[in-house]
Amino acid sequence: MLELRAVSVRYGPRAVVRSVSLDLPAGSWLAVIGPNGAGKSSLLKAVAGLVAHDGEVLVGGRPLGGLTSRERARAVAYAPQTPELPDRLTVTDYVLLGRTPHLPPLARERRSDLVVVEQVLSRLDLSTLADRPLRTLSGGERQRAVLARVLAQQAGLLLLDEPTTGLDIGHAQALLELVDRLRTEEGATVVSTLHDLTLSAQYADRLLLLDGGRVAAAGSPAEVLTRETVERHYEARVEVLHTAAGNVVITPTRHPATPAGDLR
Ligand SMILES: Nc1ncnc2c1ncn2[C@@H]1O[C@H](COP(=O)(O)OP(=O)(O)OP(=O)(O)O)[C@@H](O)[C@H]1O
Repeated sequence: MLELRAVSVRYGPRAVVRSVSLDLPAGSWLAVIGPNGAGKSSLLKAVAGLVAHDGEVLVGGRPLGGLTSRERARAVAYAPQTPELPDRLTVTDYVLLGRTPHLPPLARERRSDLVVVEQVLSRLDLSTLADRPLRTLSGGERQRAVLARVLAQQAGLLLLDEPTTGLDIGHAQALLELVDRLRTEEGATVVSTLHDLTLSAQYADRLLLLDGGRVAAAGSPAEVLTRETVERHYEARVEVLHTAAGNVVITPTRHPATPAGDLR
């Protein structure tokens, strides 16, 4: 579904993504992880066609560079980490923008487009906010509106840059469950960046760990999220726990542990 061949991104003389290659089957979920500044967002932007890159990006076997912007928007939907929103639009009108690649040029939205938007708003718990201008939303509500626009686009490949930033644990979970449903029921392929390693392990079936723009590790969550790998690349102290339900939990640890009540 998504193939990267030696993709590199540079800003001026500085390479921030260095020769990343991968092959992602349709219906899988890849979480790109790594410390701050590792190149995660830049890699997503390269796949979205938003920054110049070396190497090749193929979606469904077709080089992305060879698609028209309309074809590209039907194939790939991208949610940036810090989107700039047209603040005066209502939530519904903003999410309707996601339908643009499906409309004939200059045509107005059809009943079917409104139905898609209503469904997405309902799934993201945004129906009661449908008529509100974007500028009146809270941070978490804005984040969900951005996701709603991306989902309304109904592209086969979803690129989500830190989709749970600013969301409380319940809304984060609901959003990731929804994305996962799109993946399992409709065959969408997902590439997301996620700082929360525990959530990455729960939702993604593959992880790509970037450090200094290079692939430091790749594979299943259990293969990548070892204590040694996380500690080395994040310069952190962690413990990797395995719950009875089979979840991997990455938790920070303190050494030496400071006893509670001994904080003088
Ligand atoms: N437009 C730009 N011009 C110059 N340098 C940039 C630009 N965008 C990003 N960078 C630099 O490229 C490097 C990688 O940035 P990127 O945003 O891809 O990292 P990231 O892994 O997503 O980081 P974070 O976890 O902090 O969001 C950083 O050092 C950043 O300062």
